[in-house]
Amino acid sequence: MRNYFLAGNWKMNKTPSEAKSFAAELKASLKGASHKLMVAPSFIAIPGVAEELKGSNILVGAQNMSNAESGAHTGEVSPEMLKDAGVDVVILGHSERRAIYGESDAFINEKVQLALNHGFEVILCVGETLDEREGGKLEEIVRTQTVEGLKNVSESSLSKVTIAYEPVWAIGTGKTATPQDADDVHAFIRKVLAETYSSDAAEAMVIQYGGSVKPGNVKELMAKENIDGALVGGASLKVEDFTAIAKFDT
Ligand SMILES: O=C[C@H](O)COP(=O)(O)O
Repeated sequence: MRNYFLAGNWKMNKTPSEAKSFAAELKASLKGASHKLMVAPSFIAIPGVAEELKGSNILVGAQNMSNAESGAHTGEVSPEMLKDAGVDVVILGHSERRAIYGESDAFINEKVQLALNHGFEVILCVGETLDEREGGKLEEIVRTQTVEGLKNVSESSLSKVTIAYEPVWAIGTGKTATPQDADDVHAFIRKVLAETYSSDAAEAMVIQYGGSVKPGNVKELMAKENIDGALVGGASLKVEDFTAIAKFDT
């Protein structure tokens, strides 16, 4: 059986107490699930969620991380803080960070390297906007975000990296890329990885799809050869929906 990685990104939803009780419900309902699972609460909810999920089959993610080790960086959260709070995986380069907060590929790459140096797993998000897709720039954008995001990351560290392909126009809109469209882009990302590293590394890379994944479309998406998991936003906020996604049957 393929090893899928199904992750929930709660974005800026759920207070610390809501997140903690939600995690307790998820822990019970996801018991025995066979896929690799993760949830990413807001920074402030992480300690409570990590405490709740200790010893469970659900990893704890952070939605972002500082590019600096420590010091005068008002409002930022360092790798050591995340480690101490119980984080296993860090999501970096999410399109909302790129679009709203102006994060560049070089800046994201600093964070990727720092997170890997601190022993975290990384989910590196890449994806094109509708204008870029319609302007014929899909491949250029996805290639640049992948290659620049992984700059100076060695092939041996790649086993700690997951790529999440999230077409920006499909995020939170209810529009999903067709499974075939998504698979084509995933195959392209693998080609880029094979050119940059090796075909073995490209084959082994876990590539998640993100963008309006729901209980009703997860199976069809995951059936595709190059889709190895999902990064789920909206549908990860309800126990029944995320459980149906996380326990989908091939
Ligand atoms: O990180 C998750 C993605 O942005 C997808 O969000 P969505 O499932 O609400 O479309």
